[in-house]
Amino acid sequence: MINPTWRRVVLKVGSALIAPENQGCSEQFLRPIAEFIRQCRLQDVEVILVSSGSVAAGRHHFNFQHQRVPLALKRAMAAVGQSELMNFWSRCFDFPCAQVLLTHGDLSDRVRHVNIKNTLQRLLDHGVLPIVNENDTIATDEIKVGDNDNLAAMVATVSNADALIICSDVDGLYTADPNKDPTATLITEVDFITPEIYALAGGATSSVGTGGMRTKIEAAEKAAAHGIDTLIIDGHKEDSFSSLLLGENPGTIFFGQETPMSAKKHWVRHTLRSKGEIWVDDGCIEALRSHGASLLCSGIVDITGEFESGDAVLIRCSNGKRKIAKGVSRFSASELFSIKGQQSRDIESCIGYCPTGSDAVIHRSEMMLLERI
Ligand SMILES: Nc1ncnc2c1ncn2[C@@H]1O[C@H](COP(=O)(O)OP(=O)(O)O)[C@@H](O)[C@H]1O
Ligand SMILES: N[C@@H](CCC(=O)OP(=O)(O)O)C(=O)O
Repeated sequence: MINPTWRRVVLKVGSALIAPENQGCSEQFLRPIAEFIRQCRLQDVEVILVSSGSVAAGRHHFNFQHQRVPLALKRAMAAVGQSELMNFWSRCFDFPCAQVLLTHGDLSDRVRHVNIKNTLQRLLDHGVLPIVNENDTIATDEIKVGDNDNLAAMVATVSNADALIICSDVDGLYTADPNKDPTATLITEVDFITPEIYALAGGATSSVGTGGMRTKIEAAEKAAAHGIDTLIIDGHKEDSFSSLLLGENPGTIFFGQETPMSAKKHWVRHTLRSKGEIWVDDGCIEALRSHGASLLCSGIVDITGEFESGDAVLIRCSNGKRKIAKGVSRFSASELFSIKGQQSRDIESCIGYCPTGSDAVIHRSEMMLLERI
């Protein structure tokens, strides 16, 4: 394996490999991928498969010719396609496979998050191959992840994987979309994901893909913050898999950070969605940025959105233009309206109580400074 210390990998396979023609699952690309999974397991590398393609695999059962499929029909396509997908993968292996269907709602709920972690661990302990997809049949905009690159990064994080391997229809990250710019060249290694790296990415070009290169970079950023390496490879080419097994890099590798964020901070930063915003003054920004302070009510100038205690929120500067931090608010939006700009000692007289332990609106241990979200 490219990195011999990897003991657990999450392998993400895009729709273009599963059902390239929208005509059900195709063996063409899946057999070499299945063989790679077998080889990994023989080398004592545990694999979790994140398989896209339920909609693409189910589509041929519906007489619908337009390119844009209404959401209700997509859910129905996913329902039939998902069982075809599982049947297909199960037939590739002589060990058991388990279907794990998730939504963002599951990953952002603390109890379900732990259940997912424990279930994946149990499946791997018993030699079962977990096959994960978004639960497209019931997903709504509010609860879905929306693309399987980000879902795979969340699965890699929750399962403490060493690497995330994204099998796409392109070798890796190019200097521009190679389907549009023939002069684009492959970038083989990325140490840090910066705005310049994001600027290289375009959207999906295949008729079945969802996120294009941008969601792959987002996934790599999530994984890197947890110390996980991400590789993007061309899953059409058998050579990609043989190179990986020989220890070579056939695509683009994004290196995981050497000092990963704590699991709690990672969950807040990369899994929880912000339900609202807290706008703060310059003195408060200085305290957060330079002195590692918690957010106190005295620095708050405004609040937007409806959120409850325990929800994630963004902290912005007083004109709303800069994102300063993200964290978990210990007060609801309506409580914050009553205590904004006040001294901490006045909290109790304003809202009738003060949470025990700390007067912080957002405690430092549950806050991350942001350069980019
Ligand atoms: N800078 C880039 N480098 C490589 N591919 C890019 C870039 N920008 C956009 N793309 C497009 O992203 C596509 C892969 O994403 P997508 O179609 O969503 O595939 P998948 O089904 O594998 O997720 C490529 O086929 C390519 O056209
Ligand atoms: N969950 C969806 C796939 C979503 C997705 O991200 O697709 P892709 O860009 O092909 O990885 C499905 O199974 O059809």
